[in-house]
Amino acid sequence: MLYAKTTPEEKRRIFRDRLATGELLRFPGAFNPLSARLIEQKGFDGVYISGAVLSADLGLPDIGLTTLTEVAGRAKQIARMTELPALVDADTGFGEPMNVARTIQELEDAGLAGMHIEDQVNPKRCGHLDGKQVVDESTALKRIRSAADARRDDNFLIMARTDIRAVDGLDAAIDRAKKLVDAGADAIFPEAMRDLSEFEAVRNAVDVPILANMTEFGKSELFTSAQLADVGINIVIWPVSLLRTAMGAAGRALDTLNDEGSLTSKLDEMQHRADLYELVDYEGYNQFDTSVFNFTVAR
Ligand SMILES: C[C@](O)(C(=O)O)[C@H](CC(=O)O)C(=O)O
Ligand SMILES: [Mg+2]
Repeated sequence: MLYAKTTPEEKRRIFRDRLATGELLRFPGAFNPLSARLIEQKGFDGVYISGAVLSADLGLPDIGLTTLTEVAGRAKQIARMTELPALVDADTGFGEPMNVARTIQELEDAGLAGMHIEDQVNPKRCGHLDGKQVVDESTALKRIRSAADARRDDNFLIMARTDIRAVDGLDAAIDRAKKLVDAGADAIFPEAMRDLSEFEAVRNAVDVPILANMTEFGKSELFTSAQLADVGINIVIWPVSLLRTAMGAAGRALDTLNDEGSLTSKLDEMQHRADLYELVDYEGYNQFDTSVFNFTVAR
């Protein structure tokens, strides 16, 4: 109801404890606050808040057009709706290293459990596209150092993403991952790994949790959770998958509406009114006013 009962500090503490077990935690991407509730209801470990989704939601390409205020605001709306920890994509940190420091504090205040900052230049692009460029080592490390210096809750997860694999190869990615950890990164997101052995190589090179990005139509093969757990991955995200699924279904529904003049043939594919009401806990609002939920919804 209304929002999560678990405080952000508590979510971060629980998240850190779970990460320390070494098991694989599954974080599907929520495309809005309601879908975060669904992710929780279906038994996942956390919620990912994707920059690609946030920008697509506004009808924008994922090239760093969204602002810190927009990202922190939307991430807060999503994070507060679930008891699960939420990890947000902070792109390149929204400016210079000093801006990164401010970004961290805003995201802490927004109730996130952690975030990742990448080493791409601006304008950034999806990590699974060609033609990426990365910043030099000193700038990449400064971003992470200022993030680590700025945080007030030690359990707020600072994850460093490196996009260097696509530019300079796997050895460069391993080298950068090690240096990012030395600079204060609590976890590493090696972007656009080609195969499982590459994930494994990064895994073995550093002693912090590793994230695998299972985004569709990109450079990485879509491995199963079991395959990723086998090579020691700690967090897996499916950042844009629910948005892609919902938009695919919405497009097909509009085609049906054009072809058939009604959506009767699509009812089975829709979230039922009763399931929606359960997800937003309609019934719970009776604790304030018993006239709120005094009806039944036929299935
Ligand atoms: C993870 C990612 O940064 C995101 O914004 O969700 C994207 C996902 C995508 O564009 O498919 C990425 O750069 O991989
Ligand atoms: Mg992104």
